Amino acid sequence: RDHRRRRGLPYPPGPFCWPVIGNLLDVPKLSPWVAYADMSKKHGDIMYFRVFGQVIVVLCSLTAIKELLEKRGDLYADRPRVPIFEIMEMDWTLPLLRKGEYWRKNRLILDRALRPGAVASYRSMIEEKTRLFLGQLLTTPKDFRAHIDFLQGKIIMSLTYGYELEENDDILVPTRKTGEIMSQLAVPGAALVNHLPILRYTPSWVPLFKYEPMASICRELGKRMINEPIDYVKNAMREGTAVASLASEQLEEVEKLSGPERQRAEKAIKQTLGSLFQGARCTVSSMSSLFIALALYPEVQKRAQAELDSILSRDRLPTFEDKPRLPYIEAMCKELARWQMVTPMGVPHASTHDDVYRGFFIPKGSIHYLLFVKAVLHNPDLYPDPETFKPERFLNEDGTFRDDPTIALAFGVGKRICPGRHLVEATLFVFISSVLSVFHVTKAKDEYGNEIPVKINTLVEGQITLQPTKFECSITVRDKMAEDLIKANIWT
Ligand code: HEM
Repeated sequence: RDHRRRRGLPYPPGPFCWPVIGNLLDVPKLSPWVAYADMSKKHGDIMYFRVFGQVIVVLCSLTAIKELLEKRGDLYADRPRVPIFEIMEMDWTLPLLRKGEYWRKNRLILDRALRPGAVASYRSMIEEKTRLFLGQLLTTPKDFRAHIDFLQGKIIMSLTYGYELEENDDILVPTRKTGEIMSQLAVPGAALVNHLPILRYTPSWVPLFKYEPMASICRELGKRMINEPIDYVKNAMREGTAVASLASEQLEEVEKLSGPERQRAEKAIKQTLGSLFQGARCTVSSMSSLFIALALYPEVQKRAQAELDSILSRDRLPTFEDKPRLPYIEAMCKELARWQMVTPMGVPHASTHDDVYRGFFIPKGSIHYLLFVKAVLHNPDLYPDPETFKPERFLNEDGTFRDDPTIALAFGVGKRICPGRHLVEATLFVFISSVLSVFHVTKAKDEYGNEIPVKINTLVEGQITLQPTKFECSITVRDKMAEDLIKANIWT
């Protein structure tokens, strides 16, 4: 039957498939992108795997990714069914939503809210929160990772709910906990029920496949994660204290509806906006990687600071408006996205129909991984010396900024491309230029005065999105002038 469906066409090449388990043992849980990149040297840029009944197609070249996921975008805009998330009742989050009317409508809300024009109106808020971050860095530089986390939380909560996040705020506890559990379970092979959905019906006395206790915790957290911030906005609207936000804007529209239509619309808003925080966590990863780059590449830091000083004359902090005159900083933003990818395998897409590509049969429902980091953004033909952080790649000979559309792949591709990418562009530009205009970053030293090495690629393993693991660096204010500038600019 399978042969008839394929009309005799072969599947893409891949390693030998064992009966029943297929390639279960070929797909490692840890750093799967490294293993896939190795295998692609033998099998080519489009590879086929089968784990139990599930087909996985791994795309390793820019051409294959563009031709399938972009040119035939509609066919590949679905997400794979992930039974563990259905059990946890977390399959409503936007990045996981299956293609369909519900996803389309919710996606439209975000595309409008995060389009370049709308992001322009958030710039002063981003600058304000970033200046607060500079103040925190001045007081407790060793806690820079916690400060980054707080900064990102403040930006997203302000933009989404008009909520002023405080340090150690409980409102984000459910979101953070569900995020941690979900990212660990999303990787191929992490939860067997994802490959054998029948296991979800395993009786509770079978210890190995007991998913229910964890699922019930997640169900509870998931409800709190979407309800608590919206309840805050509704209360503030009732009391007339609401600050304009995506939530208040959307809720005002909902108030014009009634009955089940109103309930449906409100649920969609809660779920769509509730999805934003976890998506936005990727920015934390890029911000943290900046400090690795600065500690490892002092010459980059020097050149960036010279550019900033020549424009700002050291008597003010940068704003987004300075971007056209800071090409090296803009190039650093691009290089950061390329050098330390946040999602080395992209976020998996799924196909809604059978397809044929280069004479290979790709069955409906197959899952598609996009191997960016090793295959495209670290391809030495495209980016010579790819492991080195070199912003100059994105400069023309005359020092002007040279855009490279390929870098947009760091945000995915086709219909599911990251809706937050314009916000990231604004946030990272303000972040990098602000940090460098007043701070100096070097390797940390141990008690004997020896430099502590900073290792790159030491990323938390086994997750779809990566965060750099714990690392130390020394962050010092450049001089008294910089210190005064920070203190004078903390908006309270
Ligand atoms: C450095 C920062 C970020 C990176 C690298 C990143 C990367 C990505 C990638 C690779 C995808 C999957 C695209 C695909 O399926 O082809 C994605 C989806 C998504 N991102 Fe981001 N992202 C970042 C920041 C953000 C921010 C700031 C937000 C929200 C404010 C956000 C919200 C989302 C959402 C909601 C989706 C799901 C879209 C859908 O499935 O239709 N992301 N992101």
